[in-house]
Amino acid sequence: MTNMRPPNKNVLLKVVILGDGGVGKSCLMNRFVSNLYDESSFHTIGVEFLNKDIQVDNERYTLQIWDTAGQERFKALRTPFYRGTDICLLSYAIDDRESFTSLKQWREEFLRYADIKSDYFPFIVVGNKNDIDASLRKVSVEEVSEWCQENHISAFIETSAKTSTNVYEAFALAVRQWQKSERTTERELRAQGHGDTIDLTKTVNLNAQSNRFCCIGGGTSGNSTNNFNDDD
Ligand SMILES: Nc1nc2c(ncn2[C@@H]2O[C@H](COP(=O)(O)OP(=O)(O)OP(=O)(O)O)[C@@H](O)[C@H]2O)c(=O)[nH]1
Repeated sequence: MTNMRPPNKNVLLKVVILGDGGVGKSCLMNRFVSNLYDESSFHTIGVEFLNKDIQVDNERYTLQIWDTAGQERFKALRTPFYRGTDICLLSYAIDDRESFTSLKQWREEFLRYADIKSDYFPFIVVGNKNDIDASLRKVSVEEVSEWCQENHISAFIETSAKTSTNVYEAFALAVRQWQKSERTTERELRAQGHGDTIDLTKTVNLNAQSNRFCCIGGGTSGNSTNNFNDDD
């Protein structure tokens, strides 16, 4: 738990980025970590990870970001790395409808191989390539918001690794989702009468997570923000 961490130490969070091949996962990671963008980025084989420090709400975090191979043929190489994940980014490209419909499989694959039972794991949905011309858009903000709500995912953001739009914000939003799920867990523990002591023989019910939804989408080249009942 965060309050047991030694002072001046960053909270280390494992972040996994999933999504179809070509949606821009590597570009998002490289833009966030190194502020670089490679138009001719190659397909990832297996997984790669990079660390990046970030400060969110006066708390310092080290994000260990795992970029995975989206192509189906690399499934066996990526799934062993899902365990121990704190936050999962489900990504698609806004000009690729199939990559949006694949989110369901990505979510299922992650829950299965990370061995997570709760419906309320901190996922965030990231719609990349929002720099493209409006005429090329194949997925609307409204339908993604609806899908997120149906799947108990309370955060969605559109990004562009190319123009660096909302990339930092996506990772900060991911950390906030993790913070919310931590607070829920702590509330649950207190409600079960554990106080500061954790009984490791009992399970914790995470299903009391609020239905709050935060959506940062907007027009194709725009950067508008919609917040629905976000409590931060
Ligand atoms: N227009 C636009 N193109 C992008 C953006 N991000 C990535 N791309 C393009 O998409 C290509 C694929 O990006 P990658 O980051 O390699 O995609 P990936 O999701 O990591 O693909 P896999 O490694 O196969 O899973 C890049 O070579 C870029 O040309 C973006 O924000 N906007």
